[in-house]
Amino acid sequence: MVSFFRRKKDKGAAAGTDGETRKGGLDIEALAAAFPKAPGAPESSNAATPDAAIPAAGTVADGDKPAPEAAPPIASDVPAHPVAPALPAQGAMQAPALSIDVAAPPPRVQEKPAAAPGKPGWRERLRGSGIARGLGGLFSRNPKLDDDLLDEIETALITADVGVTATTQLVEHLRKRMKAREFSDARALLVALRAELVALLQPVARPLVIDDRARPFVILTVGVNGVGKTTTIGKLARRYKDEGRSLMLAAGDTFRAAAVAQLQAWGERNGVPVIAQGQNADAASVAFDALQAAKARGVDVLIADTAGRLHTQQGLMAELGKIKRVLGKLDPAAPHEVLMVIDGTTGQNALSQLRQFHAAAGVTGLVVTKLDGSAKGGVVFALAREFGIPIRYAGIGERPEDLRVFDAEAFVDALLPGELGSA
Ligand SMILES: Nc1nc2c(ncn2[C@@H]2O[C@H](COP(=O)(O)OP(=O)(O)OP(=O)(O)O)[C@@H](O)[C@H]2O)c(=O)[nH]1
Repeated sequence: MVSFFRRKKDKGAAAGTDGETRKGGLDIEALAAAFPKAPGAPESSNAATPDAAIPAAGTVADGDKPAPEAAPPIASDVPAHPVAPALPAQGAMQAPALSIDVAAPPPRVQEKPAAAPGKPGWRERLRGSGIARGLGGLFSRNPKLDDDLLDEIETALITADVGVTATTQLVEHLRKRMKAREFSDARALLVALRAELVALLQPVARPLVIDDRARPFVILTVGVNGVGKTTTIGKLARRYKDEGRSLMLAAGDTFRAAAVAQLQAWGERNGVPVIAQGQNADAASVAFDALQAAKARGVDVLIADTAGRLHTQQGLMAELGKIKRVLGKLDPAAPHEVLMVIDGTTGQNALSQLRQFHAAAGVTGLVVTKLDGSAKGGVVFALAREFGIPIRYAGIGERPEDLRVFDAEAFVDALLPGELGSA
């Protein structure tokens, strides 16, 4: 980092290369036509399931579970920005009548489709990202292998939200190797950069494994407002349905009326039952009802939505603990996955969001959305390095099939110039 600023001052020249990069947004529909839909994903590793960390704000007192695994050590230099308006406090209000949309879930199918490589389309969707533009422009100029090139890489990575510490470590490591004459040219350095970026992400590229012994396997989705939780639930439901699993959804975002309607509409279109109690119902009560109904029906997967909330709103964050404890009363292992949805365009603030949600709800997996379009892309590296929490899926568009199992190599290759030949 020191070197970065020093060299910037010395040179007085801007290192950004946007002027030479590909321009314009993506025509999603054209891309959709050009690339095949990803079917089911490989599922090879286990999801940890830490429990809630903080006392509930609500009235459910028993059923508390052991303390969660401690959050990994994390840096504290991230400013917290308000992301959304406050929600009203939810008390122990009388739950409205339970409604269940849609007829019985589809029958369980034994044969599941082949796992998806998840690679087609990554590059096309991610080419507008900050890293792709920064590094793409840089290497398209056939740069010389020298300190200036490393400085420009450093600029591109920091600008793309990779984070100062991660970027500095990475670049200084490359610099050492360059001085040791490990690289014959700039392309060799690019190959090394790719390897380093993949190595950063590989440990967190752990797909979500649906444990068939859990019936249902309960996924609780959490996150701040507008990050794409409800959309992601629709995408996940489509994916699991395509895999032959029976599903139920819990409309736990009882704050935003449109969220319940959004989920119900999705359920109707796809023949997936949705448990809802309407706006302002107690979210924990919706989750409880849904789990009861899902157990009674022998459903494979229950996905519970929750209202978006600011990570700085302690009362609302505590409500997540309450939802977890209520679920735990019906199944001590539930929720089996606390899936936090993070908006990839959020930048470094995503780190403080995850820190708070992890403390409140024991996040076990991440979905990073909106990596298509204007996302800088780098926050994925920052999240991986700071927390080590598995990144289950990447949202690379708004269509149901635009949720990919997170693949470290596909992601990095999509960000780097295509001439590497590995994309
Ligand atoms: N481009 C793009 N847009 C996305 C993606 N995922 C979600 N969106 C869009 O993001 C917007 C917000 O999505 P929602 O699913 O309503 O977000 P939410 O987190 O449920 O919102 P709250 O209920 O307010 O907390 C919608 O316009 C979605 O279409 C993605 O991967 N890429």
